[in-house]
Amino acid sequence: MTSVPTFGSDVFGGNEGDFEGDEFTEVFIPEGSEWRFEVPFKLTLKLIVVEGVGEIFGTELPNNVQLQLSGVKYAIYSPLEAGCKVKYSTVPNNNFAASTSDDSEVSEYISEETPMNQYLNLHLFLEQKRQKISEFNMGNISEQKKGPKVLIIGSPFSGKTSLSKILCSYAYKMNSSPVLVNLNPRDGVFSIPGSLTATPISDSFDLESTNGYGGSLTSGTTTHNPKQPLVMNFGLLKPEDNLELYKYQISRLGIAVMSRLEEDVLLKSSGLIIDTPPLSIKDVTIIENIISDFEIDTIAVIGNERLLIDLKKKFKHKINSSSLDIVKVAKSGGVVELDEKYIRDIQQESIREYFHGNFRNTLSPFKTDIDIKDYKFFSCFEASELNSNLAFLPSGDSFTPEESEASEKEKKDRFDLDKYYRLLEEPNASNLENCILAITQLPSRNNSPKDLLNACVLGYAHASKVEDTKQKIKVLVPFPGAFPRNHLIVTAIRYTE
Ligand SMILES: Nc1ncnc2c1ncn2[C@@H]1O[C@H](COP(=O)(O)OP(=O)(O)OP(=O)(O)O)[C@@H](O)[C@H]1O
Repeated sequence: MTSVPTFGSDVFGGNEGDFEGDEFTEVFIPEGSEWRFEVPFKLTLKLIVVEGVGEIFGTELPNNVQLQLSGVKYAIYSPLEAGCKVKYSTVPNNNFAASTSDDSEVSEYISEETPMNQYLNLHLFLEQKRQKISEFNMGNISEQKKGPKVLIIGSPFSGKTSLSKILCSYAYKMNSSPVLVNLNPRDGVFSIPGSLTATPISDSFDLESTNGYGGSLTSGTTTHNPKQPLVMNFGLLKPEDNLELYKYQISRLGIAVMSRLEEDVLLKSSGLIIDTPPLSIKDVTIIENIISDFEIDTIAVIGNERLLIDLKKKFKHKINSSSLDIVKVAKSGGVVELDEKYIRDIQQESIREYFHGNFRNTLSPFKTDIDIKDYKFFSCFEASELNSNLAFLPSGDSFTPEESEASEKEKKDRFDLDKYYRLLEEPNASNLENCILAITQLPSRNNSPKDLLNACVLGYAHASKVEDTKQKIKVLVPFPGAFPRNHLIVTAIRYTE
């Protein structure tokens, strides 16, 4: 059997494109329909496309190669006249480490109603722009243009992430390489939750991995081309947890992405696809910031007429000057409203994958002890803390910590930093254990708090055990080597092994 090297198959051994005697069910998906299915974490769905073409959020599935999916809510779309035949079976998932109280079964149905044609049209509209710009760029070395920079906006659970995957996958199929920007800190895209990332898409997505994206360079050698995302640490799960920090990190990411485009003509001609957290017209300042930071020229609004009209009014001047297109696309009836438990399980699984890999690619993370006294720990400041802190302050008082020895400049810097990060005065088990720590590239000897805001993140570590008596922390990192003596940011993301 020949196989596409990116999925299942011979290279992994024991994963031939058949079920070796297991009971299986066959499904035929007619042209233009999609088979929607949900698999709980406690089960693994083994799936094979037997005949025809099937794609999951734009990623085409190879024929006769087994895929193993767990904890997913997917749809296989059948684009061609011949339809698509799949067969599947389920087995218990022994790799699932999170809570096992989940007692649901696989649910599935076929739907004839899908907006995939509209999504394809949007892709063709963008691809046409890319082709024109690419031709222009080839003939004009000195003055090159950027491809379409698309912002996807919509209500909660409208299918923004799915559309961004579809647009990236279709672009990749046409040999473009757009940069996928994720501004929803709840999802870890080629990184862990709490981060904002930008990743050039140079391969198909790995549908078997948690979240359905795939690994980054920290995952070592993978069957999919490992991605190198630009990562900004936000450290919190919702933009409103600290809007100032969120906007600050978005604009830093914008600068980094724009200069990355300048270095690579393929990326530059391919442009950007930006996935966002749920935004409404009340969030217009965030939308304006994103538009200016990423030079957005196309907004795709998913299934929200009101938002579409409000945005068209707000950005009338840009539409009139032809610097912005706002298009509406339909929401798919297949989009699932996720519950909090599922979201938490996905987050825990993606963190586990960051450190330990998955069934295809097991990693050996590295455990080491660090001395608390050698580090400064800063926690991400949550807006709710500001409200409760202010309630206890006499009016006119500042919430800057008193430090008589600090110079005026340091005080000013600290004041600026306080809106974003706060120094943990007493790092101990109660405020560190089970936290995800962002390892900055800023050495511990650096005393300019402002530098912390602009520091890059080298990677993430997990504080798995804190011993207050010995003043030591057991940390887990994805790669071996000396733990850098740099400032550490304590994110609000928790993980238990
Ligand atoms: N056509 C479909 N069939 C089955 N499941 C789908 C379909 N489209 C999306 N889903 C699933 O529905 C869930 C929500 O979709 P998605 O994440 O794309 O929405 P979103 O608008 O980005 O959500 P959020 O507002 O939380 O960011 C996901 O688990 C996704 O895989």
